[in-house]
Formats: sequence, structure tokens, C-alpha cells
Amino acid sequence: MVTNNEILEQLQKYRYLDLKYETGNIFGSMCTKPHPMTLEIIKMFYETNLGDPGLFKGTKMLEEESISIIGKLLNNPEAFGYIISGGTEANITAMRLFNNMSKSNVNSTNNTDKIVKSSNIIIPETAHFSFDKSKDMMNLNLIRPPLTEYYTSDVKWIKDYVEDTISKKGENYVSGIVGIAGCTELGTIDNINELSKIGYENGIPLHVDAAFGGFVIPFLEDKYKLKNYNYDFDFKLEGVTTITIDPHKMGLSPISAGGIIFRNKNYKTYLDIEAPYLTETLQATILGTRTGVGAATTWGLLNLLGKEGYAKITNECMEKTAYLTRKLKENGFETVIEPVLNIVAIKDENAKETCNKLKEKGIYVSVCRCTNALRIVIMPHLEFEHLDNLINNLCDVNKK
Ligand SMILES: CC1=C(O)/C(=C\N=C/Cc2ccc(O)cc2)C(COP(=O)(O)O)=CN1
Repeated sequence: MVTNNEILEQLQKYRYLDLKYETGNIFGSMCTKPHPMTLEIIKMFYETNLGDPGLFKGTKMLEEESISIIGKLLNNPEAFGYIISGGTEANITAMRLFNNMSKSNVNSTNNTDKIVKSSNIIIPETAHFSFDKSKDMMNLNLIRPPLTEYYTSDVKWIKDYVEDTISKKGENYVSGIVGIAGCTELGTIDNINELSKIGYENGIPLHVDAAFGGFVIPFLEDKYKLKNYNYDFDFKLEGVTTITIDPHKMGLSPISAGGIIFRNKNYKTYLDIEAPYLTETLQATILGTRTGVGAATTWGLLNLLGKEGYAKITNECMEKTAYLTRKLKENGFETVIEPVLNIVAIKDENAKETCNKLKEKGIYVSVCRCTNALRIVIMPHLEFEHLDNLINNLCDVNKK
């Protein structure tokens, strides 16, 4: 008979093989060491199941209150939504919503010759690959506008495309538009304000993927804002329908804690599925059984840290980002763009090779797909000395 302690000792051997955030060698992650308070919350809520909320009324209240707090942060007191597995599930949910809305709109016009074979979604080149998964799952047709020099979607191209196709193919041709508020590779922010006008004027829903930027942009000090970007991205823009915002990235929640926020509860009807054997009769989330830990840790941190706490974390990361950018330039390196958020992309024609050389030295950076560059995400677990260590090793592998 194996004892608990023997099992735990065996598990320690596996855990020992994992990297640890506190070593300061993880430079490519958009997750970080969760806030220590969340350990206690995990123990309190590890058995909860928001897939059957009638059994866990207290946990369901925590999810609803977390959504309400995040909604107010995003200028929407009517916000509805869920704390779910992550940004991928949140983005797939938004695409599922747009897909169902377009099918419903077509059916409501009873114009069978306009049945949308597959939903046409306008989506940036810089979009996260969770949208490619959505495409596979729902047979979406993804329309990719050209990028500007700032690595944002060309909104004039989008405006012309929408007006041109709608005039030719009918008002339901474009089923949705996606904008990114803090893209994965470079942290750039699309002009959501312009996308919102295009969507609102043409009756097209707009999804904003702020999985990473959602817990950064609202707290950014003005001194870190660049003139070539528009930082408005939330529900104060009337065309914004849904937002992805992940507590388990810059929100410091443990994994899994993603967020999908709807402008209001009316959108739930497009997602509801009969759930006969549950305490709730209609279920809108993609996952059925789902832990309540994400909702509880998110609620705890939203109330513990508040806007001031998140602002402190954000602007400390931005200070370190400015420090790293300055040091890189002093050592002869060039960044792809001036950092928009706490992400630095270092120009490197041999990015993959450099990445592997750093990995041999125990330093984990990532590489960009959109340009030849190394990608560094300055998360709260990185200290100034870790950045100095990165620079020294970069100079070493580049013999600068
Ligand atoms: C703009 C956007 C993202 O940058 C993103 C993930 N990004 C980065 C996920 C990541 C986290 C830790 C790590 O070590 C490596 C990668 C997702 C998906 O979020 P996820 O399902 O929670 O991974 C959506 N949108």
C-alpha cells in the first residue's frame, strides 16, 4: 500500500524538472508566478464545479461579482460573462457567438439564398492562433487585412472592404470583426475606436482580444503611451460586443483563469444549449464541468489588489521594459518597435538560432512569427538583475 507521502515524494521528482519563475530565466511567458494568497483560495475551492452552479451558489456569486468588477473596469456596468479556462476558450466562445448570430440573422431574414455557408470574420494577421482553432472548429472564413508599419490592422482597408462587400453581397456578408488590444508577439494595439465605428455603422459585432492587454492598458501611466497608437479598447466604444481578458496573465491568477465578457446578457441566448440533468437548464459555456478556482482567485485578487495594486504591477513592468530597451540599445541591439506594452521584440535575422543558444545557457526567450525577432515578455517575476543577465548572455551569444 503506497502512502500519501510516498506519492508526494515521487511527484516532487517530476516538479523538480520544471523551470521556476523566480529563477528569472523565463522571458517568453505571458503567465507569471501567481499571487501567494491564491494558494489558500485553491485549497478552499478545489472541489467546486461551476458546470453545475446550483450546487455551488457561493462560487457562482464569485464568478458573477468578478465579471461585474472587470466589467466596470472596462466601462460596462451591464457586463455579463464567465471566468473560463483561458483566452483560447474565450476567443472560441466569441467566434461561436458571431457564427450563431450570423446564422440567426440570415434565418431571421428568411432569405435562404443568403444562407451564410461559413461565417466571414475580419481578423488581424497579428491574431493569436486560438482563432485558427476557431476556424477549424466552425469552418470560419478568416479575412486578413494588411498590417500598418505599426503592426496594427489597416482600418481604412477594413472600412473599404466592409462597405464594398456589403454593397455587393448583402448586409450579412461580414459576420464579425476582431481587434487585438495587446497582440501576443509585439503587444501592439489595433485601432479599436475605428473598428468600433465600422462595426457599429454596419451592424457587425466586434470582438476585442485583450487576453494580455486587458490587465495592462487600463492601468498604464500616460508617460508609457505612444502617440502612434490609440489605447481605447473597451465597452465605452459602442461597437464593442465582446472582450477577452485573462486573469491568469497580468491578472496574477493561477492557471486556469480566462475571461469572456459580453456587453450584456442578451448574447447568452445565442450560446445556450439545453442541459437537462444540471441544476441550470441552459448552459452557454464551451466546457461543461469547470472548476470554480479561477473565479475565486480572480475575485480575491480583484478585491485585494484593486486598481491601485494592478497599476503598481503594470507600471513596474513598464519601467523594467524601458530599462531593458535602453540597455539593449546601449549594447548595439535594435527593437522592432518602441514597446507598446511590457513586450520587447529584438531584431535578429537568426532569431531561432539565438533562441536555441540562449536555451543552452538556461535562458528561455521566444521568437516572433511576424518578423525576424526575439520576443521578451517582461512579466512581474522578472527583476532588473534578470534583465542584466539576459543582456550579458545576448552579448555573449552574439559576441558583441
Ligand atoms: C492575445 C492573446 C494571447 O496572447 C493569448 C495567449 N498568449 C500567450 C500564452 C502563453 C502563456 C504562457 C507561456 O509560457 C506561453 C504562452 C491567447 C490565448 O490565451 P490562453 O488560451 O490562455 O493561452 C489569446 N489572445
